[in-house]
Amino acid sequence: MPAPLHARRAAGKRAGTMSQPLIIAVPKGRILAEALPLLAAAGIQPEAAFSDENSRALRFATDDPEIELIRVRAFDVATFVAHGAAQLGIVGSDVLAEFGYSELYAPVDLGIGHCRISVAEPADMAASDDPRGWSHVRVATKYPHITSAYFAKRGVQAECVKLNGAMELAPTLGLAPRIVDLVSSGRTLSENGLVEVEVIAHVTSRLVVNRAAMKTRGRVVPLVEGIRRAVAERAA
Ligand SMILES: Nc1ncnc2c1ncn2[C@@H]1O[C@H](COP(=O)(O)OP(=O)(O)OP(=O)(O)O)[C@@H](O)[C@H]1O
Ligand SMILES: O=P(O)(O)OC[C@H]1O[C@H](OP(=O)(O)OP(=O)(O)O)[C@H](O)[C@@H]1O
Repeated sequence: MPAPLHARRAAGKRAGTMSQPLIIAVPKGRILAEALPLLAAAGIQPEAAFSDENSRALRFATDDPEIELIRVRAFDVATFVAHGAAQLGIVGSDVLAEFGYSELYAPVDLGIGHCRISVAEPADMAASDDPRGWSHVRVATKYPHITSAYFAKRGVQAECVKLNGAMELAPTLGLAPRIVDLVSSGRTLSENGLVEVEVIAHVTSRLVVNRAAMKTRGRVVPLVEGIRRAVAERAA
């Protein structure tokens, strides 16, 4: 088994043989399984430890000595790349819209992680509710910025209760009568007695790049083009 990456990097640094790698931030959750074949098609194959469920490492070598992967929470991918801690990343357009980082450039729609961000409420409430009559709403959500901006555009004041998951519990427990959350099959909503009343935006995952790194790191543009080609070839 090879030595852990941090030990190899330290040895390379001492010997003066290791340059600064390009770092790609990938999300831990559901997008990962769809993203890995795209990275592989673009020639980026992580070391075995990346798929080892027992590994607690967060930073991994790939078969390209100049490229490493870090595995972080979906919401943190945007932050790592925007601050230049990673040069590229894979992230949902929901996260991009929530943060609105100007340092991020999103050149490729990867066509994975399809879902939508929607307003939902209890089915019995929806039966007699008219969204056109709303002037103030209280909403439980992981997306307070998207929610406030969406309602502000319609002249509706949104009071957001920030949660990090299980938004669907909020209406029945009296935390907020409505939620804004991601919907894909609709199963989570229906199993919790909720219905989708408005779609705010459709979501897919994007390749994101730190704007400064795009100009200063020579490998970034060819990498972006390699991933763009992998997406086009998969679609063909
Ligand atoms: N049901 C879904 N169907 C398709 N894509 C989804 C779905 N839910 C989330 N996504 C996409 O996957 C991204 C990551 O979601 P995921 O549920 O894996 O992480 P999370 O639970 O939000 O993250 P964490 O566990 O780090 O808080 C979202 O930002 C969105 O772009
Ligand atoms: O319409 P569906 O296909 O049921 O998918 C929607 C669910 O998927 C996401 O949650 P996730 O499973 O990622 O769990 P989370 O609450 O930890 O984010 C989202 O927050 C919904 O709860």
